[in-house]
Amino acid sequence: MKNRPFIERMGFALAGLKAAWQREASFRTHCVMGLLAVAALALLRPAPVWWAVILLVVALILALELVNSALEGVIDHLHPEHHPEIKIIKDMVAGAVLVLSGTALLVALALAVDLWMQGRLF
Ligand SMILES: Nc1ncnc2c1ncn2[C@@H]1O[C@H](COP(=O)(O)OP(=O)(O)OP(=O)(O)O)[C@@H](O)[C@H]1O
Repeated sequence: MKNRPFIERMGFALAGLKAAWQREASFRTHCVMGLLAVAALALLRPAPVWWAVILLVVALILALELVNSALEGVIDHLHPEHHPEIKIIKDMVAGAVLVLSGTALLVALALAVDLWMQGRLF
């Protein structure tokens, strides 16, 4: 049924996060890496814009990981057998996660260079 109350929809979303945490090792890994990124921000204390950029990248990775897991879940439920087309689709979604993870590394590198140029790193 559509248009349920906000609090009920919030409950569904939190249940989705809980299920992803329980079922998906890669989601747990990305959560831990996100916490490490926040710890690094607290330690390095860069300008507020860096907090915004890095928190945005962390949130995007977690959100994409959730979409990846949901898509894989639907595919595996509807079509448990191997199929070359499913391989391509799953590989493409994995590629999307890889693109964003690579971007996260470049953002971290840009932050390190910025802090280094200010003499606040090493
Ligand atoms: N039904 C299938 N048909 C063909 N190839 C598949 C199928 N399921 C998985 N694969 C191949 O195996 C790879 C890994 O798929 P899998 O479903 O195990 O996801 P995963 O990358 O382990 O994801 P996660 O770790 O997030 O669960 C896919 O990228 C694809 O290449």
